[in-house]
Amino acid sequence: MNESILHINNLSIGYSKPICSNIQANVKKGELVGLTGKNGSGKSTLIRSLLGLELLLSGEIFLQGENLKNWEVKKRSQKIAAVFSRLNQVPAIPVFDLVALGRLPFHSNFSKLNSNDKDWIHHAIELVGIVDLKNRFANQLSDGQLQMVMIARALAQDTELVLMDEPTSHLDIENQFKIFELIHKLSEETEKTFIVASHQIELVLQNASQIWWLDDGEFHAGLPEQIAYEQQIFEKLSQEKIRFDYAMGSFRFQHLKNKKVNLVTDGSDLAYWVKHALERNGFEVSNDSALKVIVNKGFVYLDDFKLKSLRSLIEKINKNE
Ligand SMILES: Nc1ncnc2c1ncn2[C@@H]1O[C@H](COP(=O)(O)OP(=O)(O)OP(=O)(O)O)[C@@H](O)[C@H]1O
Repeated sequence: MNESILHINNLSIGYSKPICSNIQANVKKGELVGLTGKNGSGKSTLIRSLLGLELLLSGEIFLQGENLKNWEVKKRSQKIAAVFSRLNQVPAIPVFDLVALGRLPFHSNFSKLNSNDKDWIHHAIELVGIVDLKNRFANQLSDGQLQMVMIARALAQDTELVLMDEPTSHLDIENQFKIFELIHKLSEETEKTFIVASHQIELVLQNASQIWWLDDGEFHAGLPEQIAYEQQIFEKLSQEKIRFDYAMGSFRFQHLKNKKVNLVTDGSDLAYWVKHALERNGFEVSNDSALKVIVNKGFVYLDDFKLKSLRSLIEKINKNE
């Protein structure tokens, strides 16, 4: 994974005025780049600029050492595939045919799908795990199912570079993880390079080899942990009432906590949910409270009183407090 595939030199992107300038980046073959930033920071504009769909305000983009501005549309589509989150109307064609559109850049005539094309289409359908959808009509799929089909179409295109703009936005948690796992695996095993714009910051940080963070017109690139730490990503994404909890590893609402309780936990799943219920009801979990809740072997106690349910815990503890 040492060969450079993409080089961006002093790029400025935007419309009548720049949204982000001084973009300087280098991507090696087989990397998974996570592109993230707040709403309106310019992620889609950058993806569209890389695809040649927006004029560059200044700077250059080199793919495999060649300046993209010299490439015709056909060559671009043989080298770069894209998946977008905005699902427009799709035609009433079978899923297989929609995935087959990924092979179009390699043919002047769509009827000439050869066995290599068909292999790629089947392979992409299997990789994404949508074999059961292959004979369904694309216009009759759910948004999530259609999103998986569009990812398969991009993989069928078999390009060196795949750009994805919020590819998991319509997917349930299982499929969100599945897609990130898949692109992570493909980037490692096939040396395809992925640039994935996403708001799913934890998934991005866990899977990307490099982060591009767009922040208030500035571009930062680097190792996920380094960018998260140095650019204080979680602090910048936090707000007054929503903060990142480093112990929990997720963003949490900051409910007003004006009461304290001492929670003695056994570290079980139940203990997690008891803490959740207490915090949601305005309790701060603290050792210096005389009010003691104990979780032990699947049961919850208020001091030595065994409770029937979490509801009875909340009712009783509110009375005791
Ligand atoms: N065609 C356009 N013409 C003019 N301005 C545009 C155009 N498309 C987007 N913008 C503006 O450019 C800025 C960046 O938009 P962009 O869609 O790239 O952000 P984003 O980071 O992808 O946002 P989100 O996370 O909400 O999808 C926004 O202020 C947006 O209003």
